[in-house]
Amino acid sequence: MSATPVIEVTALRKSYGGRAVVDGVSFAVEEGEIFGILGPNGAGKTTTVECVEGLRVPDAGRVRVTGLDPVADHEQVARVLGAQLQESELQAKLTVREALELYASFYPHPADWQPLAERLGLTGKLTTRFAKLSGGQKQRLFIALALIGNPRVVVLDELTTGLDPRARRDTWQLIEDVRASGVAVLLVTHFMEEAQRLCDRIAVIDKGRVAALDTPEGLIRRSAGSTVISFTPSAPLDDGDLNGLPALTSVARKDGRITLSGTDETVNAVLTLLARGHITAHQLRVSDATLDDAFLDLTEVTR
Ligand SMILES: Nc1ncnc2c1ncn2[C@@H]1O[C@H](COP(=O)(O)OP(=O)(O)OP(=O)(O)O)[C@@H](O)[C@H]1O
Repeated sequence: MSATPVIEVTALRKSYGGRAVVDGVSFAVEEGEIFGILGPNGAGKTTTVECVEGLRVPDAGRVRVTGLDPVADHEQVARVLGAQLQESELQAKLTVREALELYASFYPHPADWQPLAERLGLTGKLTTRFAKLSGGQKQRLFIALALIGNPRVVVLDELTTGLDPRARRDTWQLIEDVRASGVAVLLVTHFMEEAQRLCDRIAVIDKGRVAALDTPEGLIRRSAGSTVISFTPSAPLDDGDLNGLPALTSVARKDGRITLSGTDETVNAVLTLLARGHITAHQLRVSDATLDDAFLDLTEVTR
């Protein structure tokens, strides 16, 4: 990791009509990492990344992209930061080849678009008009256009929304390839599985503030329990015994079934408890907590 982060956001604030939608957000994206921004609808994610892209002017705080101010140094920032286009920004009649050539012409030192198109599986689509591309092909073209200026960092906002599971997985692979080529990625997403699989670190944003910033594993460890065990006991189990289990974070009973969350220590202790009482655990299931559990813990679900 380099000493200077590729993106540095410090105490960022932005209000609309007197309402703070970004309220003191700070984070840094290091060279070569995939950094995720995760949060419920309206949390302020897009506003934050638009400030990074220089599309919005912050009310307060500091944003730097490779040490440059995205508003004051907009042109220089545009050369190091690749942003994903919105669908409406590309003309329906433009072919893939024309789009690649046009966007390459915007940069002083663009990437060679042919190998880029090949890497993104677009070679067979060069003469196809934008409007005729599938959702997955459009997304691949957007990634190509974001990379065409040879950026040091790309910002991808909800890139896989609307894609089928296979196209989504293909896109994940592409994003991993982008990182492997040394480009940092700032990824805004709603998908927990996507964030868990791709991101090196994640900032969970809720109501304009950073609720947590950690690796996916770190976020999961912070959530209610990192392991969940559920079973239907062959004989009644005492509440007192269950509540005394080590590292227990929650107990739920439903239709004779017991679900406990805690750590591996909790699991071992409950198995010992069952063995000691000669109780059989029917349909025993042990699973790791996921980023979903952590997300629900970290953000307010009622809004
Ligand atoms: N130009 C604007 N004028 C007024 N309010 C705005 C403007 N842009 C965004 N907002 C409001 O600011 C809040 C944050 O919006 P933002 O798009 O940053 O959230 P988000 O986390 O990206 O949400 P989503 O996941 O739904 O895309 C929302 O309540 C939104 O309605």
